[in-house]
Amino acid sequence: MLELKAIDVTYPGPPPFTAVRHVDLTVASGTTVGLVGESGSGKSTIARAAIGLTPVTSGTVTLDGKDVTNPRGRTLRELRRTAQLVFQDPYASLNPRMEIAMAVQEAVSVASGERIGSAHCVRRATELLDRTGVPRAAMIRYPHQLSGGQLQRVSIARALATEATMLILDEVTASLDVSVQARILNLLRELQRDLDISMLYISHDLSVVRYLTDHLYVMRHGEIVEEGSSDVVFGSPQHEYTRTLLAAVPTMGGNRWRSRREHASVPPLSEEAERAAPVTPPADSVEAPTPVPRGTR
Ligand SMILES: Nc1ncnc2c1ncn2[C@@H]1O[C@H](COP(=O)(O)OP(=O)(O)OP(=O)(O)O)[C@@H](O)[C@H]1O
Repeated sequence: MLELKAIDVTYPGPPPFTAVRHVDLTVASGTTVGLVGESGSGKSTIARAAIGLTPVTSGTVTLDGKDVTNPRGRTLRELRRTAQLVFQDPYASLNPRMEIAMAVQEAVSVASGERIGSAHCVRRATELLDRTGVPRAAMIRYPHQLSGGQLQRVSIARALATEATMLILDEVTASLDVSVQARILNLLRELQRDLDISMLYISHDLSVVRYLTDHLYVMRHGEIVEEGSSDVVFGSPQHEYTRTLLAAVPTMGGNRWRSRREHASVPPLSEEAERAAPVTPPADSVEAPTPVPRGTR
């Protein structure tokens, strides 16, 4: 369980700027919690504060009961294992000169202490890439040779390499087209169900958050303005700002994604169903790997 209690984050500046004010936020074990708000409202600051990347000015952050406020040394290493942050731009977090399989082996190696190329690292990296749906052929390619969706799968595989029990996903589908988003969201739901991991899903896209989350926090100008079960917040938003955000959700003849509860008995979309869906872009734009340039390997 991740618990943020009364946290403030002030960036030193100059001039100092308080990006997050008195935020309480809880991600209970095995649940997916959404954090939404407009650009600049403080969502990424919370994501970084939750894993100790950005120090809090006041308040406490606990993970599985351990105080990780401004962590150091061993606590920081443990925290990095338990909680992983996945960003919007997967390319930025991958070494452009390292093959995909090696990039995942590297994460396995850091977590396990085994060397890259060892039987353990090879086996575990392959397992993770298979589990996250990265085609075998892509494993021996370099980051620039993969599509955005495939790269995001690789980032998720690397995050799982540490046996993390908490994933913080910051706008991970924001730059993907709709059908690829659908597949990544389905993957996240499967992982959550199969591995029982907790997730904090950060997005400005309410329709996506609705599809994925049990509980929702709405943020504005550094403060939480509304919180509740996702169904309740979507069904009867109390705060004027939440109503404004909801009114801005594109409907495309109905909400793009059904809510998590409505979806409980619905199996993930098959590739065929995704292709048949009205929002599917033309076949040639569907998560196809970028062709390997001649002579690259
Ligand atoms: N290192 C920093 N130093 C000073 N100010 C910062 C720093 N990082 C973020 N900010 C400011 O803090 C505020 C919150 O930023 P943050 O990135 O947390 O918002 P966000 O809701 O994630 O926005 P977006 O969706 O655009 O990423 C913004 O006004 C931003 O300019």
